[in-house]
Amino acid sequence: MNENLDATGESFSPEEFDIERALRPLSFDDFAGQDQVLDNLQVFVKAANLRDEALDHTLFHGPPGLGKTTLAHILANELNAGIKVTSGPVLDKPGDLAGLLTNLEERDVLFIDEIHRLSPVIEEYLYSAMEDFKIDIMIESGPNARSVQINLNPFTLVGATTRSGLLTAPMRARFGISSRLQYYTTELLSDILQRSAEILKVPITMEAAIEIAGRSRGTPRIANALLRRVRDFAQIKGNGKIDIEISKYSLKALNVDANGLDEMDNKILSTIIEKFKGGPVGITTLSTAVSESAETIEEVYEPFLIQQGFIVRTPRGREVTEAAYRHLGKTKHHSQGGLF
Ligand SMILES: Nc1ncnc2c1ncn2[C@@H]1O[C@H](COP(=O)(O)OP(=O)(O)OP(=O)(O)O)[C@@H](O)[C@H]1O
Ligand SMILES: [Mg+2]
Repeated sequence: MNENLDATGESFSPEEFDIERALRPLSFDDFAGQDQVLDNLQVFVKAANLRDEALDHTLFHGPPGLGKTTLAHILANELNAGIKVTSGPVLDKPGDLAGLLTNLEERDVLFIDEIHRLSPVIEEYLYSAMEDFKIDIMIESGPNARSVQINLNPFTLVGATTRSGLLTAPMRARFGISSRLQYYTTELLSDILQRSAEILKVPITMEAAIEIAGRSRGTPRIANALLRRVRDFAQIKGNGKIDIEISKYSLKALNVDANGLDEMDNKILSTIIEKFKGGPVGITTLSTAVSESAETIEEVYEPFLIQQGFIVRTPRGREVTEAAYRHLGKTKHHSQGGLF
């Protein structure tokens, strides 16, 4: 599972994992932002509760750290149901999946993280479970082996993926609800930071919250991770309070980019500028140049760079904007046509 990883893929220590848990919203009311997604989910959950039915299968997709896992847990809480958690790469034997499925109580949530990484065999097996709440299992072995059909309790499959483009069409079609999570605004992230600071019992000024929020790549997980680090600086180098001075000092010490861009974001921008004269460059060519898969660039990095106005998509490929040159402190060399 990737729950104890931060956005850059670094592992958390056990203490930090506990903090991560404490900061995770547990109900719709604690969850900031994603208004449209949340408004709809609240209606669907209320209706399912009223009819005492399982919620329709739900898919969350979008970049890392925006709240997919959090929402899966919130759904189970709001449905007053249990939750079983697994992930695509972990589920490799049909027997394991059958065990999980047959242990689900009525209206429980089965959360499958990284659902785009299910093996085809498992995926096939899930189809009938999702559609008819039935599975076939093999009993006995050798000459007596035969398959019997088992009825499952009605349940809700909640899938999460950062790579919705890799989901197969039949899988996608089996989700009645599908929500894409968006990057958070600085205002929302600063609200989230203030809530987190309260839980961590560290005083924070509004100005400091906004400063940290603005450098968090639109991502609550990064905001919370930065808050923990700034809290350390405040305790050791400051007076324990998080104000604007200690925030700026810490963010500088942490080498956090002024716009919250991470290493790969910057690599993508500088590669387009240096190797492709600012673009346009096709996604496959770019992918080779930065050694990252085209899907990951399209689904994880590019949406933020576009939202922040550093990249535009044109019919001929990706182009960086003036803002990208400014951000990297480079100047644009205009092509010198008309010399001959
Ligand atoms: N809307 C929100 N309000 C407050 N905190 C949030 C919100 N969304 C996410 N968080 C915080 O950010 C952390 C990361 O969220 P979460 O683990 O749900 O992301 P994810 O989308 O599942 O990421 P990944 O794709 O890497 O699995 C959570 O532990 C939670 O503390
Ligand atoms: Mg997750």
